[in-house]
Amino acid sequence: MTTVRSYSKINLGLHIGPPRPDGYHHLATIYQTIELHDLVTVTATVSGETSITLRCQHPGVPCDERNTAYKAVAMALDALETKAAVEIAIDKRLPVQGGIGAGSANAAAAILALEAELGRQLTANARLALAGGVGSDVPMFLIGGTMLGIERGEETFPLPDLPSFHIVTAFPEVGVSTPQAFRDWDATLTQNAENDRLIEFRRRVAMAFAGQPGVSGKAGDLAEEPLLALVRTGLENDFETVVFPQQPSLRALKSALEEGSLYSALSGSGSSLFGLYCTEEAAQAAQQRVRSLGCEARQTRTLPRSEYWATMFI
Ligand SMILES: C[C@@](CO)(OP(=O)(O)O)[C@H](O)COP(=O)(O)OP(=O)(O)OC[C@H]1O[C@@H](n2ccc(N)nc2=O)[C@H](O)[C@@H]1O
Ligand SMILES: Nc1ncnc2c1ncn2[C@@H]1O[C@H](COP(=O)(O)OP(=O)(O)O)[C@@H](O)[C@H]1O
Repeated sequence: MTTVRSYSKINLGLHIGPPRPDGYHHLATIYQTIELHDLVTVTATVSGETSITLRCQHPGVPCDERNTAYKAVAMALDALETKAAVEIAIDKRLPVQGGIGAGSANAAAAILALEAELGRQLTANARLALAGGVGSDVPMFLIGGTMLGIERGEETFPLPDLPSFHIVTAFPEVGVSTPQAFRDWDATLTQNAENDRLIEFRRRVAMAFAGQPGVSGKAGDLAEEPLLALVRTGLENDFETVVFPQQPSLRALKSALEEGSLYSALSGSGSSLFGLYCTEEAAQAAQQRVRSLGCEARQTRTLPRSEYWATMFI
């Protein structure tokens, strides 16, 4: 039996580009892993026939082949050319359709736990390719820390880790369907310049993380924190444009998170929102403000890559 902490993520800026011929959208985002997690437990025994069973206590999570962890395990067994009896148990602590990638993280955790159970590993290339086949934000959970995501989000590159910040996440009861949010974005747009925005965002990320002057247009900010550099030049999540008008209460939650924060935003396509804070006091105050609006709020922190891997297996 192998149990893995299936950590979640936030998006620090997200730009949506034009639709691709396969129906997905080009995008550019910074992913950041955070400490909040589900637990994924896998038991696997090599067998003459493959059987996969999955248990999860959350009513919104399918327990069949539609489950991301189920899919990932089935695909990994194929890639390993192995048949096995596999039991997966997901202890769901995070919201479903929350924009913090919990379902995607479950898939990555299941692959890693299956490998540990079988004592065999896919090549890094095969593992990343397989993860991208399960979902666009599954591969980032095989890297962890601060990352750039491009193409449809599945091409993920590690960035130098941001320092660990205090975070408050707001979990509204409403869920947001990711495909619907992309369709809504398409419906509101004249898209001529959209690819240019992705390219510009990628360049700003490169400059900010290289610590180069010119990000803010001012000389002398070589040592500036990458996050501050990005915030100063505008760090936006395009999904806010379509999700906030449909769910106006989310705007008030963002305002509640904003005070005293370095940055606050919707995560992914929502409905979760988050704020980043330099001090625990500022985070505590924000948590209280969100709770006073009747919304669940949790205090947590960003998880750098080394800690992500060091604390994953229980
Ligand atoms: C857009 C993000 C940002 O982090 O949203 P969240 O899920 O976190 O909210 C993710 O990349 C989502 O990743 P994931 O949840 O794995 O999405 P997938 O299963 O690959 O795709 C679900 C559906 O979303 C749409 N989709 C997804 C990614 C993309 N770049 N373009 C799209 O158009 C497609 O309609 C696709 O069928
Ligand atoms: N292991 C899983 N955990 C959560 N949701 C899952 C899982 N497998 C499949 N799903 C389905 O995926 C959808 C959203 O997944 P989730 O990762 O929670 O959202 P988001 O990508 O917005 O963070 C839900 O509609 C749910 O039915």
